[in-house]
Amino acid sequence: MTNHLGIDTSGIADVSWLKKRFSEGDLPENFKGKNILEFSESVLQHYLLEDRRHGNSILTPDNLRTFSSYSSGERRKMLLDHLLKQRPGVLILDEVFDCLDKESIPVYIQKFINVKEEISFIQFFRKKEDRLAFIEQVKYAEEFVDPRAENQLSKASEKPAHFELPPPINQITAPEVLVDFKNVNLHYSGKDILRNISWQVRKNEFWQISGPNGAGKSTLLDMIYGNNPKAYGTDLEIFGNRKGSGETIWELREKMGFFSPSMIDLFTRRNTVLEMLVSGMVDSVGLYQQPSGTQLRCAGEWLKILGFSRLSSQVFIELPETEKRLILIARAMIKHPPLLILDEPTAGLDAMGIEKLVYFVNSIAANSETTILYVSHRPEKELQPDAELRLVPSSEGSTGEVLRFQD
Ligand SMILES: Nc1ncnc2c1ncn2[C@@H]1O[C@H](COP(=O)(O)OP(=O)(O)OP(=O)(O)O)[C@@H](O)[C@H]1O
Repeated sequence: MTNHLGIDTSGIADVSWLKKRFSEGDLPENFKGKNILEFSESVLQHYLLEDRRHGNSILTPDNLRTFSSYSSGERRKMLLDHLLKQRPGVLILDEVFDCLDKESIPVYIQKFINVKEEISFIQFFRKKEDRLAFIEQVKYAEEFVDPRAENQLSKASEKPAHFELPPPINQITAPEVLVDFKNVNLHYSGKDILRNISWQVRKNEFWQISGPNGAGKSTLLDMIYGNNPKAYGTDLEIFGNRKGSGETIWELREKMGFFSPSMIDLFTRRNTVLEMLVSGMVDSVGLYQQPSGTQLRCAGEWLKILGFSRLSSQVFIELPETEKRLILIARAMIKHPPLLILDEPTAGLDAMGIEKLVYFVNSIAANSETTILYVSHRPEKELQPDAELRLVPSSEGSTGEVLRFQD
């Protein structure tokens, strides 16, 4: 009979030490001696890097497109299929359902069931409901701590204090209508992605953008925030100007804050938490400009409302995941931009992390004039958006349905 093991990591801020141990072959006794493959964000990043270096990847079926041009959910499914096909002795699954839409989850559960007699699964999960039902043996990450090693176990911190936002140092002006899509279509080499999207985003609104994997959520955000050349020929106005005319991408970004969990890996310098926050006001991570006393005070206030004053001089990249994300959202928000874009901000967090992050985002919506665009495909129970743009896929591209919620 094949062995399977679940590792419950809920409430533990950082279990990278245990994942590293397992992926290097230091497995529990009854899993030893088998060939191991791993499904995790870091393995995915490895394939993305290879793809960028060499312009192709063994994961792309036809070599017509780069691996990085696929959506985040599509990429995860391609990696999973590739690993399953190799029939390893042990397959480590690290937060396997992150970024998968609700239609894909049962499909992959069935794929795991089909091979469970051949492959031993070791599943790391933060949310109990994510555990694969056939995995009966479950251990807590705490049980693997080596008593000789220090600091392997840091608990995720407690719920933060109530969020009253510090005011902006300078007001940024913007017109009443921030984003205006008028019958926008977008396609990539013969494949229709967006179809007749008409969507108006006004000041002081809170939007959730939803839709299954590949529906076009990130594409839509990229048209607003990014330098996507496809956005230029369309009838899309940002802050009252047609995209591609008037303001440059950098001038537009002055008025926007952006956060996506994949940003975290881009920060490699050993900046302190305070420096990271200040850099949201001086537009430079390296802090080539000296921050003013007012800017330092403002950053200090943001740390205080997050309950993170004690973290001020700690190295940002060494913090637990939830803390990093809260700080980067505060950094995106510190200037009180008219528009704040959050792309799957809770992906990969445990229930406690999600609760904190959602609470922070709700506070930003309630206590500022900033409009929020929030992408996710898991329904976020506690999130309090005013409206939802639902992307509904079809062979001719996704159409947009607008739903407005009453208080
Ligand atoms: N350069 C490209 N060439 C062809 N297709 C592309 C390209 N870039 C993106 N796509 C496709 O556009 C579709 C929309 O991708 P997008 O990343 O916007 O989806 P998404 O809704 O954010 O998905 P997910 O929930 O998986 O993150 C996907 O099917 C993707 O493969």
